[in-house]
Amino acid sequence: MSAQILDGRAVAAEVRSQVKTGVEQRVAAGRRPPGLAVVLVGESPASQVYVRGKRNACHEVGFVSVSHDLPADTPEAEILALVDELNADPGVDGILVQLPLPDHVDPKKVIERIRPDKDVDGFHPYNMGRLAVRMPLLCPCTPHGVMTLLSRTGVELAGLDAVIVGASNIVGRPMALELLGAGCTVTVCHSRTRDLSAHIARADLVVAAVGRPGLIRGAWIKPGAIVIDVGMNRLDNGKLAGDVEFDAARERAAWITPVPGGVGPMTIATLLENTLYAANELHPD
Ligand SMILES: NC(=O)C1=CN([C@@H]2O[C@H](COP(=O)(O)OP(=O)(O)OC[C@H]3O[C@@H](n4cnc5c(N)ncnc54)[C@H](OP(=O)(O)O)[C@@H]3O)[C@@H](O)[C@H]2O)C=CC1
Ligand SMILES: Nc1nc(=O)c2c([nH]1)NC[C@@H]1CN(c3ccc(C(=O)N[C@@H](CCC(=O)O)C(=O)O)cc3)C=[N+]21
Ligand SMILES: [Mg+2]
Repeated sequence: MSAQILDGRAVAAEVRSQVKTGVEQRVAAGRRPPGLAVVLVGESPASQVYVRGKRNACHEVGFVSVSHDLPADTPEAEILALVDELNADPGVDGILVQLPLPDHVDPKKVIERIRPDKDVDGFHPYNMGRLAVRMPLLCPCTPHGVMTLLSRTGVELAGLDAVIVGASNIVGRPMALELLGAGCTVTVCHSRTRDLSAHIARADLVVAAVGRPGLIRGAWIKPGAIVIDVGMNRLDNGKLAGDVEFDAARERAAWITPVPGGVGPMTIATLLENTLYAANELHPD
């Protein structure tokens, strides 16, 4: 029996339509539409695709989208000064600085400069700390978007053995905290994990977030498992692939996300949710 597809495009469209309604309610009540500032440093084509997607989504839901495209050699001090300006701008509810930044810029410094109540990426140590101590405020978009997708399976998460592959600050680590919060027993695998296949073989839920096409073999997947593929890899033939061997995994999983069309759209939809939440709950003007 082959897996049911977790259709990220469809769920993301539902989320965007909810956000759009929320914006319409705000405007009908005489309040300004939420503002999202997107800062892009350099000309990386991948970042330009994601940033264009974010800007289009803002337009679709009625946000004011403020763009700042800076040349790759922009000094770190100038980027920090721009963040200070956006922090102080009452029309800006969310600030997103597209990663990765050029090598001469310290991302930790830039992220920490963003006002936590405008940190709609949820990367700021304050927001990560709030998630860690079960007082979530603004949560990282990709892991939180995965939680929204998981809710569509109808599967009770509490008690599941969840195995996350990848331990980055923006996906793996906050993903572990989200799944712990949902009552899963969580294992986090990384580059030094021994016998990855043994961990995967006992997982009721697999979240792959490494950036290595074909890393997760389909044959490893436990029959009936849920497979979430966060991986986003551009193959030599120009096609996008995840970290999971999709066709083989699909034969064994009960649910699986496709790449593209799975987690990616959910990341953007969740960014919009975070921005509306910041406008409504954190910026009372
Ligand atoms: N769909 C979406 O919205 C998003 C997709 N992505 C995609 O997710 C993937 C991961 O990105 P990101 O979270 O930034 O990860 P990073 O590239 O920052 O880190 C990769 C992680 O994978 C671990 N790792 C590397 N090799 C192995 C291995 N052989 N076995 C197990 N773990 C391994 C690393 O371990 P260690 O910590 O020991 O180095 C590290 O924790 C990428 O493909 C990225 O494009 C990312 C963000 C959003
Ligand atoms: N400050 C910051 N915040 C981020 O959230 C952030 C970031 N920097 N840097 C890069 C990663 C990556 N990321 C993606 C978002 C959407 C898709 C997405 O929509 N992908 C589509 C395909 C898009 C395409 O066709 O290339 C899909 O999976 O269906 C992918 C990847 C957000 N990131
Ligand atoms: Mg990373």
